[in-house]
Amino acid sequence: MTILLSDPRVAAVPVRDTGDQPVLLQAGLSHGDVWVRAGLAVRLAEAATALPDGVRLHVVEGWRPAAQQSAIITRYTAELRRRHPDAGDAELRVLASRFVAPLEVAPHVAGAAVDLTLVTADGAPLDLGTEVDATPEQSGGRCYTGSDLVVGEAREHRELMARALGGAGLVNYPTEWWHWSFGDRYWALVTGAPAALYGPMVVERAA
Ligand SMILES: C[C@@H](N)C(=O)N[C@H](C)C(=O)O
Repeated sequence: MTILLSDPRVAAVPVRDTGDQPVLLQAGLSHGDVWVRAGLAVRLAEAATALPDGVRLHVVEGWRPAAQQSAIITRYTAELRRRHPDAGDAELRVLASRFVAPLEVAPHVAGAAVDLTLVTADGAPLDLGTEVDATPEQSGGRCYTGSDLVVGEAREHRELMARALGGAGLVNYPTEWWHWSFGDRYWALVTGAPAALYGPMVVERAA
């Protein structure tokens, strides 16, 4: 059964931050500045080597400031409130967590998660079944990693991605095929680690 990020078991995982520093991902993995914890960067580099020739990882987003996480929560929760006018706050929090993590457990805010897809050697996107960041509503549920509606090449690409990233020690969030993490509370719960390795972090950006 899918464990959502709003599940109290996620917040109950202790954090023993290793102090692992934020690093910029190497240019071959992303465009623009993408910050992640060093331990995640190493594992992404390892996953990249497990892909066949002509297929590359393309990281769209890594570390995210807390204010940005809050803004996404506010925006998506407002949309859900319009769609489900009778839902209470607790129900909306659970529904929202299919697409965005509650702030207190947010893996991106810890520099412990990436949103990523697969591209060809030339950078052309491969079919993964939906756009990165398609909500459950926008995608008709196809954003769920295991969706039965995603077949053929898109299914094969999701499986390829899972072998490479899972083999390097990352875990997927099952409601978003593009979201993979290492060292956060969700990762610890799913892998059985006694504690998360990474709590929230701040990146001092160069001017
Ligand atoms: C908003 C979406 N791109 C995302 O990052 N979702 C995950 C679950 C998160 O908020 O950590």
